[in-house]
Amino acid sequence: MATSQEQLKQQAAQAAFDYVKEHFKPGSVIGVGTGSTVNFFIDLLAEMKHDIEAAVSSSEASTERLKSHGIRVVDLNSVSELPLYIDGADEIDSHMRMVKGGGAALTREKIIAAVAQTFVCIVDKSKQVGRLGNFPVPVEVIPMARSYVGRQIVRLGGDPVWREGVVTDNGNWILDVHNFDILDPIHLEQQLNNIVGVVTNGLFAQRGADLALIASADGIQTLK
Ligand SMILES: O=C(CO)[C@H](O)[C@H](O)COP(=O)(O)O
Repeated sequence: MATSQEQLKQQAAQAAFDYVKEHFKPGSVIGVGTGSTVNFFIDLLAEMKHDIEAAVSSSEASTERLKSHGIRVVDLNSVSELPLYIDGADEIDSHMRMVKGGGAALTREKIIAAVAQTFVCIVDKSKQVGRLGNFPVPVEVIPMARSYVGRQIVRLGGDPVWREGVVTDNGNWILDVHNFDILDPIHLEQQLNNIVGVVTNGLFAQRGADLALIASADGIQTLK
């Protein structure tokens, strides 16, 4: 019987949990991302709640789920060191550069990724790509700048679509940018960041993952 995407997400989460059990320093804080793959990971992490000092979380949804398992969630400002961050992605390439933000949590995800010493990305095989950009690149914008940012994105060659009705945890809006021809993800990430009114964009190229655990029907593939 074919392995479903949900089963693969669960297997990626299990691989991350095994990694955490092996590498986590008891008493330290762990970074936890957002999404359905991470939700499986959070449910497993509950087993280790007595070893974990606390978690920092990239969204209100993950915070709620962590707390429901009795895992303490703290403000990133109270944390001076974050050895490990576990999160999913919408696309990942062979250099471990990613598109993220399908769940609208990109800004907090990028902040936690910047602080973390090791970023472990957990995905199922469908997220692995040769070149980033098939999944639309999310861009978080200050609401009053939406139209302006959209026009600037068109000049960069993208087709922005407002994710209408979605408000991020930071009170902002999302433009999903289709049809970017992404030859140089770092350059595009910088160009998007340079547009006034952009809070963050979902290209994680300057700071990619350090390790990727990719679940397929053949087992877990590890990229370092
Ligand atoms: O970036 C994200 C949320 O902003 C998620 O990591 C990404 O969307 C993957 O989600 P899922 O595990 O549900 O496929």
